[in-house]
Amino acid sequence: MEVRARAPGKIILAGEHAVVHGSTAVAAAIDLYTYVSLRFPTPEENDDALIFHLKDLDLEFTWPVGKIKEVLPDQGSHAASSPLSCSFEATKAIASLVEEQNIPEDKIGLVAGVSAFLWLYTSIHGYKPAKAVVTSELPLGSGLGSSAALCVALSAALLALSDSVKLDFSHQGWQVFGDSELELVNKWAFEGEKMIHGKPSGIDNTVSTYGNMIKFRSGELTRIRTNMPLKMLITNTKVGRNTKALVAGVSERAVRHPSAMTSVFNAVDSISKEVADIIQSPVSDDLAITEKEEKLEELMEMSQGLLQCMGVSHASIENVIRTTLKYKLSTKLTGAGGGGCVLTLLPTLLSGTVVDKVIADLEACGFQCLIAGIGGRGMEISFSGSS
Ligand SMILES: Nc1ncnc2c1ncn2[C@@H]1O[C@H](COP(=O)(O)OP(=O)(O)O)[C@@H](O)[C@H]1O
Ligand SMILES: C[C@@](O)(CCOP(=O)(O)O)CC(=O)O
Ligand SMILES: [Mg+2]
Repeated sequence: MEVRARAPGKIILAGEHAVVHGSTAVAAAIDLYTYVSLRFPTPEENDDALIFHLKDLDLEFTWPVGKIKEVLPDQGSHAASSPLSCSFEATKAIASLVEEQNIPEDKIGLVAGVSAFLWLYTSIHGYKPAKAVVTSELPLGSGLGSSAALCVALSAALLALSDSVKLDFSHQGWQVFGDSELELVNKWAFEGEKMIHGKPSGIDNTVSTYGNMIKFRSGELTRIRTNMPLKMLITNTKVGRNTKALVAGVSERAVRHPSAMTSVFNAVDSISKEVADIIQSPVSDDLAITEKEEKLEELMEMSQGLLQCMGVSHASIENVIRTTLKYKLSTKLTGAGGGGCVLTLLPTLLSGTVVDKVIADLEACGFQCLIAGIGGRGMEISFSGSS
């Protein structure tokens, strides 16, 4: 029996970073996914290893289960139904297991993802041999939530083959978990995100688990229902960055300037609430849509200004802003910033010719553009093969 799980990436329309400090944020799932296949060896295969295969990167990591047991002796008896944080000792033990894999220096960012895998796997399945294969349509470390998509897809696949979840194995195609299972996936994924981000807000794993568009504050989500067509151009500056370091940088700034940063976070909170209200209110005609788009554009500009106050913009992001402004289009960074991806609102009445020109200008700067579907499906699983 093999299970396949998929979980989407996301864009943050308003509130990144401030959401870590208790402000409201608005995020939407996008139709780009990370896939995880999980299979236990049959008795005939007589395999006693845990294998983590990153197919797109052509990297495979293998640990004999005996070695994992020796280094992480307390992982055999945990209940999959109660998500647990990785202790200091376990973090050190996992670091030693990852270190022995000699991950190449130019792919050192993967250490965090591999560590999250080891924690989630051993917490849910102990020392059982297995093979997990990962593929992704998302650029890694670019602000589109690849870390959360990985943690959600991993948690979903692991739980699907555990005793904690009851599923219909005969169902053909993708199926959705029930509410309590989704909640469990989301909680485990949050534990994985903690290993990658240090101090995540939980917005990325939540929107990846549940899909759609959400308003999120202090761990609470509210689903946003909308009939407003919302089209965003996503530009990847291709400047690499690391969410953990950027989140830590904002927290350090908040320690240095507590009063000023509290005002910044409060302003972001107001902007996110307004963004959610605009998107949710019903639209009647083109005029109403244009008015809403103009308001959203202004709020995106204000968001970007506040993200700059937090110290997470970048010369490449400013370059995209300048380029799109030539066409009177508004742009803000999305995710942790410092490079990565930015969003440009494409108004409904904007002609296709202009969109093509903007994209050509941006691509001439070496950036990569894409238009993804927004507000779609959350995490899903499918089964194949016989047990
Ligand atoms: N498909 C994947 N395979 C392995 N690791 C991954 C994968 N997707 C994400 N990661 C991990 O997450 C990290 C990127 O997360 P992060 O810096 O939060 O950026 P983002 O979530 O915006 O892509 C990678 O460096 C890696 O450790
Ligand atoms: C900066 C932050 O708000 C979003 C990070 O998103 P990403 O990892 O850059 O895709 C952090 C968080 O909310 O956990
Ligand atoms: Mg991330």
